[in-house]
Amino acid sequence: RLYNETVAKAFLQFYDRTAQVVWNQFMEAAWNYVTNITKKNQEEMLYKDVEKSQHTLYFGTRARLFKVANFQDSDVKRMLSKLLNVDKAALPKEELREYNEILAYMETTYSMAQVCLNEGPCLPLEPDLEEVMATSRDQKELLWAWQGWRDAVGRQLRMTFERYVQLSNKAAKLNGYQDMGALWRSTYESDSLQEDLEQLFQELQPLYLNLHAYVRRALYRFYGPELIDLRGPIPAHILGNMWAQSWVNILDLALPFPEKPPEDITKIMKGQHWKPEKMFQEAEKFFTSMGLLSTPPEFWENSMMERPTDGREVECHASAWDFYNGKDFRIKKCTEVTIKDLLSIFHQMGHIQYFLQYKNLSVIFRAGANPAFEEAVGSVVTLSASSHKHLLNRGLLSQQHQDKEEEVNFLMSVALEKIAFIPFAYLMDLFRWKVFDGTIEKDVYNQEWWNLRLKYQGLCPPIPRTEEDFDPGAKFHISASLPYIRYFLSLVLQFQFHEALCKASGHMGPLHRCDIYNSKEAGKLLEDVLKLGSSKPWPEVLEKMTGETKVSTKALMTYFKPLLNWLVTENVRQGEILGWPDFSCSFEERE
Ligand SMILES: CC(=O)N[C@@H](CC(=O)O)C(=O)NC[C@H](CC1(C(=O)N[C@@H](Cc2ccc(O)cc2)C(=O)O)CCCC1)C(=O)O
Ligand SMILES: [Zn+2]
Repeated sequence: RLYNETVAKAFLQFYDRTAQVVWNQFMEAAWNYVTNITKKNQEEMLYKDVEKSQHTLYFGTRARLFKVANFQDSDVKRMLSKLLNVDKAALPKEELREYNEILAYMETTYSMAQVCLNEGPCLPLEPDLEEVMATSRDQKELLWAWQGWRDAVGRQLRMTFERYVQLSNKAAKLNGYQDMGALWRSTYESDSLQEDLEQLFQELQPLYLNLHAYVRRALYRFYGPELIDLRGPIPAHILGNMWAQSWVNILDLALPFPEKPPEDITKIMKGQHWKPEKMFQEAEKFFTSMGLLSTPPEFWENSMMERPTDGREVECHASAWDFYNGKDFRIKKCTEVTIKDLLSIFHQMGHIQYFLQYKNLSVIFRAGANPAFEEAVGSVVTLSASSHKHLLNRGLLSQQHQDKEEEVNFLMSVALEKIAFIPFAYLMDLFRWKVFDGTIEKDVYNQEWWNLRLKYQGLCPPIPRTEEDFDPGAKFHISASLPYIRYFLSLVLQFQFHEALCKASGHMGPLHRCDIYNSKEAGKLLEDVLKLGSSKPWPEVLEKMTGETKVSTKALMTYFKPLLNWLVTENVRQGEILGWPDFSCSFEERE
């Protein structure tokens, strides 16, 4: 029967009303689980997940009955087309239960894992193992934490991950996709996505290769030739981060002008007796200063801002939650009083602001224009919040003036966070797409992971790896089945947004000195974009914000231009080799 447009609108309203209830109940159950990991709470979450899937399937199959071709209303057409993808709900009941149990098992294994000292305490990832990776300069201690974490998590997930891949691909095929990678990529509504991403990556290579060569030299100076080959890859455990995805924690070893070290903001925060709640208030204040929305009382009542001290097992990995009832929004974070956590809270508050801005749309459109937009909102605000001008204005820095050399030091700190991240963010889903499409077979998961880590990041494992290991599983998003290419795209987008918002705020001068705090013009531009949610194709939304319809690395290159100039000069002076022609990972001298 040919259902007409009027029926379709009623159908979509019925969907919306029921979805808000069903999704809200699921989010509550999921929240109860991740903030109190017990068998009972897991059962309750799995039960609500089944209900959500039944609801999705009911409407997904019926959405197919509408002949949208001759419909007039573009919103109706867009909403119906989004309902067609039912994701894992397409699986037969038994396999859906197995799949949900696998997802819960992987995420819980990651969240509960600890590494035990020979005699004495066991250390969780946050904050203890991350603290070791960030602050230790003893490569044997770093190796202990690095290997211990991968033994405790990656090794446990290896077999389960193989079954996860099978069921993921089965669900994708039942939705008409080749494999789960194709389903994940479809959220970007672009048939040239992979080529476009490769193009962006190539444009950013000169910046990354110069940073890699410079940091390798800095590590060579500290750890010596027995650890570092100046023509080779860098061992992955000495970069200040468990996954070598951000190198900002070794800034002290890589400071361009060490005689002009930046002020220690964490120390200043502690000296001023900052508490987690004040950090959340500070982040919210940034958004309200731009005329954007403030958080409702529920946010302050229901969020989990610190690791509980009542013995509850929780998932510490920070996240922002929309409860799809237009009122309840929360952040879950095991907050420590550090500048790193303050900036991470800005990022989470960006997700909350997006939730608030699109809360009156149909639940079908309550998402970012694409997932990278969601990630870029919080990160673009962080670019202003971490600027010297902003931190000075907020009393977190005391030194009024920043000279040329201090500016290079500042840009280096941002590059160690953002530029180092580029190849990692790119390869995370390159790996999973190849696993899903079968290019990477299960008996070579780990060696293929390290082939990508070598090819794109110029890293080596510090010790030999085998197929008993499953190092990708030691990263949250892989254990939690969270796509990652959004962060790669967000890296480029956030600078494009930053340039547009700085221009709207009337900023003159270098991009890295811009702070959009208090700018109502920038706030208005951001609001007009965020309240669209995913109701329009993202190129249209991008054009509204920046005047461009294509993602461009121009703004990012402009921001880092002064640093790239300095890096190239420095690397030429040192006679550095860009890249890693000695591509073998040597281990002998590490005993
Ligand atoms: C219910 C739910 O899941 N909600 C989603 C949001 C949504 O989908 O609505 C969500 O909260 N996801 C969690 C995730 C947390 C963080 C993260 O995992 N970051 C990446 C990449 C990165 C690295 C450096 C950086 O500066 C910014 C990002 C990593 O740490 O590897 C932790 C640190 C910051 C962001 C997030 O907020 O993106
Ligand atoms: Zn995010």
